[in-house]
Amino acid sequence: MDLIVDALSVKLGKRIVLHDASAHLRPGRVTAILGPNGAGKSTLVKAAAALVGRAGGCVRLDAQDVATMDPRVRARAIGYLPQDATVHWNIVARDVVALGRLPHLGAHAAPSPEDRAAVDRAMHDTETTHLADRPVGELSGGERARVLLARVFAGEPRWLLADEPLASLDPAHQIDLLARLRTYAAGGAGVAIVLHDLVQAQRAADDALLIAEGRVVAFGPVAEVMTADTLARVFGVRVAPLDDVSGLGEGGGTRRLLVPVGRIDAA
Ligand SMILES: Nc1ncnc2c1ncn2[C@@H]1O[C@H](COP(=O)(O)OP(=O)(O)OP(=O)(O)O)[C@@H](O)[C@H]1O
Repeated sequence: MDLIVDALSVKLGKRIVLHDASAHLRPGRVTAILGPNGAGKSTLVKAAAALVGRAGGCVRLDAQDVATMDPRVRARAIGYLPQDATVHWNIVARDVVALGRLPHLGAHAAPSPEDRAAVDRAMHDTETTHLADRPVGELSGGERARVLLARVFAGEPRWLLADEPLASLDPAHQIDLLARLRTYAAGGAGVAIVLHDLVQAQRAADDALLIAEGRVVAFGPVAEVMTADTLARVFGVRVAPLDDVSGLGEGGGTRRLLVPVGRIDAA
């Protein structure tokens, strides 16, 4: 199931904040959505989850416009993790994760063993099992972020859209999550994540979608899109090469990453 952003424009307040954006995202791959603050990344992801209206164009899952899909069908197809990790009810973590199964339940139906197993799996995969009985209001920011991630994983969506999922995670959990997202994509789902960390994006993503000032400036395989010139143009940063010898490169070899080391105008 491809996720197709087709000439999408979005107006928020009085301003068009996304102009004529197009990209054809494929399942089985991790796409990093990158760009400076205010570029329109969250807006694009929200439009893909049908959470904001649009001024033109559309987002489709194969041939189906996400805006006109049955909401339950859409919720099974698209899992969305917002940037803001607020939970408004002080319920225990396991109940938050179980909310991810709602699109799979029949009206008034109790969770099935399959639903419970999906919740268990999601909590195991996000290392939140030990938090199951804790009220979410008592959790640390990073713990709560992992519980909210577990909620999205529990829904087993065909497309997982996450807005800055690394933001409050410690380095070990960032690495775990990126590995988990890669595994999720390898299982046939689509994964699109908004990231600010250019190095993690190069490590974890297959494709990069670069947005600046509300426009798509580049989209394609990471190595082709995330060049020193493009990063300089889009982010205004100088980069230095770093050889990643962890064996995660093509064929288990070394991979050259570009690390931001300074601002262009401060050279
Ligand atoms: N509700 C709103 N009303 C008006 N303008 C908005 C609204 N929400 C966002 N914007 C504006 O739309 C633009 C794009 O915002 P968006 O949140 O998509 O950016 P972003 O690329 O995700 O940024 P960041 O990296 O800072 O999270 C920004 O200029 C922002 O100020």
